[in-house]
Amino acid sequence: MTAQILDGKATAAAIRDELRRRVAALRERGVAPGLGTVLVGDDPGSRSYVAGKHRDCAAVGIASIQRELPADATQAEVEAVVRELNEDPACTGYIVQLPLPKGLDANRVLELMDPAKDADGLHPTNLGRLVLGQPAPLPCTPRGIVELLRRYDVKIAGAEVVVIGRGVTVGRPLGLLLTRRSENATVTLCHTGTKDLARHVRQADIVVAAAGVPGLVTADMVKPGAVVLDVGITRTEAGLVGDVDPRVREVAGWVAPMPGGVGPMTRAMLLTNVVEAAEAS
Ligand SMILES: Nc1nc(=O)c2c([nH]1)NC[C@@H]1CN(c3ccc(C(=O)N[C@@H](CCC(=O)O)C(=O)O)cc3)C=[N+]21
Repeated sequence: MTAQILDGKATAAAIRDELRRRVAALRERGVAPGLGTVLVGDDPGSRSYVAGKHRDCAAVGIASIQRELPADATQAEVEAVVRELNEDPACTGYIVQLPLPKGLDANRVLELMDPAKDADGLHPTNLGRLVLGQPAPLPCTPRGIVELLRRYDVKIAGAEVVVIGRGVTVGRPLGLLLTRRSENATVTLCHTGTKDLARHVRQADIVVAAAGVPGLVTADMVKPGAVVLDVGITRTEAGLVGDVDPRVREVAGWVAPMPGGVGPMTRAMLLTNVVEAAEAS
């Protein structure tokens, strides 16, 4: 038996169709959602992600506002762009593409954003609201993971979930999201200091690999029938490589592949955050 696929690409396309209708309804009310992006430097990966976000916006009728700064931009220059987007009424939500080039303080930049325009859910106020269980835009990748599981009717309540990685964009907020009363999962957050990763993964009904270590999760570690989501992306000469070894498909019940799994869902949730913020305005 080989695992069934959690098709993030198809699911994201369905979500974009729903959003297209909601954006049309907003326009009827005279509300025009606009997504801003701030790209600093010329990392090819970051550039292609940002280009993808603008393509998605065009597909659902959200206006795009692109700001680009050179890799040697100063902290003050980046902050000036953030202040400008905070004030711009055409920009209803925006993101600062991470990571920022060395020497720039991303936390200070995030803190300067208007939390109401934080399309990524990464502003400290919004992460604080997530901790407190208050309404806030949710971080896109964790939200995309929960949405993908829901749309495939994968049972989250009561599940033993192992999250590998404690980063601020994925692992850390995903643990918070999945342990909310509405999700009711039991979460083990593993990281580079975890003594015996395999022992934890073997117990898991759902495994989320977000460590950025190619092939970290191998077939022998996975409980037969478990749900495995690959969130890792490493660029190699051979192309993009995920955190999940391909042979995991021979034991897992469901797999979210990379590419075509969580990545497209992340982008769909960014659009969703922008549309929801505009609907609330
Ligand atoms: N402020 C900020 N917000 C982010 O959401 C953010 C960020 N910074 N920095 C970088 C990471 C990475 N990320 C991805 C989004 C989509 C795909 C995606 O769509 N991947 C496709 C193809 C992979 C590819 O071609 O690169 C797939 O998995 O099928 C991947 C990665 C968002 N990030």
